Amino acid sequence: MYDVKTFNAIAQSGLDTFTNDFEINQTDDPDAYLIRSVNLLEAEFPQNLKTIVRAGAGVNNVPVDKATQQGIAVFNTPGSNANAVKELVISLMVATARNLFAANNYSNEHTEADVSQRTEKDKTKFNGTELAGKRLAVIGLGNVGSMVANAALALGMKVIGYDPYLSANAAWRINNRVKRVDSIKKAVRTADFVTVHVPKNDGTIGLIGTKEIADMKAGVTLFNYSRIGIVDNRAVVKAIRTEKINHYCTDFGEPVIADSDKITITPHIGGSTLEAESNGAVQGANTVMNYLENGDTTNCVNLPNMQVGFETAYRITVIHQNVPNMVGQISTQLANRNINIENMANAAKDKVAYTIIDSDSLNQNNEDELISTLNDIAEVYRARVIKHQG
Ligand SMILES: NC(=O)c1ccc[n+]([C@@H]2O[C@H](COP(=O)([O-])OP(=O)(O)OC[C@H]3O[C@@H](n4cnc5c(N)ncnc54)[C@H](O)[C@@H]3O)[C@@H](O)[C@H]2O)c1
Ligand SMILES: O=C(O)[C@H](O)COP(=O)(O)O
Repeated sequence: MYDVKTFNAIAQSGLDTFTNDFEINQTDDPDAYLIRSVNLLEAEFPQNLKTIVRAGAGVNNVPVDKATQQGIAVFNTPGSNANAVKELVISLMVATARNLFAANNYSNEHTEADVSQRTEKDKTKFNGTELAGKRLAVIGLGNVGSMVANAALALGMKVIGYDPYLSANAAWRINNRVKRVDSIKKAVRTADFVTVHVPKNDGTIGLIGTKEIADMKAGVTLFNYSRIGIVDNRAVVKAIRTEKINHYCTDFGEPVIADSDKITITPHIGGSTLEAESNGAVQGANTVMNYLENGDTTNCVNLPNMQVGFETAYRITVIHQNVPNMVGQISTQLANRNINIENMANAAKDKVAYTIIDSDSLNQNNEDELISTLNDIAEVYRARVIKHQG
């Protein structure tokens, strides 16, 4: 039996996905965390914890390096909430272009019985613009950015994209009418709308600041539905004062941007739809089960992506440093115990490597001692044995 600890609201459909071999929130030393935005940056991890699965996209709330050092595989569920973010961003583009929030406030303030003459006169205050024919710059063309770009094209916009790290898979999803450029400056300089869809990391904090805003067209509308800090909010406030930015929409409030009718703040609801929460929870539950029961690392953030058919009675998985002679050291320990290897796979991602060894000749007597010896190898972060189900 494996124990999964949940944090935040995990959709019931995800919890229902777990088989009877999994229990939820039953111990203080779980095998897996299934989380959303809970901040684990200062957390101490229990000894038994083998995986942290983020139901959603951003893993900036997880100390990934620390998890790696403790042999904990970190996953997310890419794309599970991308459509929800796309719809929110597109709806806010329409809402800001058509002055919907101000128009709604006006109508709520003028509720007298015969308001029709007055509104016919005042409605010109809320004249808007259409999206068709306008230019949108999308910074980051991954799961969310590609969807926003494609939807904007469908609305008749001209779309310019910037993503220097775009994966081949992600590139396939982008409509070939999205014009790709090689700098933020080229992307934003003619754009009426700029939207940012990148992960938060050391390379993206302050990605859009004073300099990038200076490169934008006067009157631009800017969106940050990625994370707080990727857009420099102080620079935004200054640019709103000079009318360089016409409107700013973000999912991440903080005092410096509060109380401005030129700023729309939503309370981190980009992925908060029934559909997205269910997608993330179901995908997350399957990820937990696949890792704990098979050692699969699809969508793993800190280990190489490996899926190896599991046909033998036992599987040994080893997370270790990506240095020479690791496979040699590991297989020597098996040979010393006369354990035959039926199948073996090894791959690396940056400084971390993952080795999967399948065998039929492990048994209760040699299993614990072998795993303990493998865990004693200085470069090994975690070795574990998985018994074939059924
Ligand atoms: N507001 C919300 O509720 C919500 C919901 C989903 C995602 N997010 C945030 O949005 C981010 C993006 O989500 P996603 O699912 O599209 O992630 P993703 O990993 O699919 O795509 C991110 C893209 O950003 C690109 N990128 C990385 N650094 C870049 C840089 N310096 N300049 C330009 N592009 C860069 C990557 O190459 C990748 O293609 C997440 O990491 C998360 O922080 C927020
Ligand atoms: O990164 C994400 O997936 C989003 O920011 C959604 O976060 P949430 O799961 O806490 O709503």
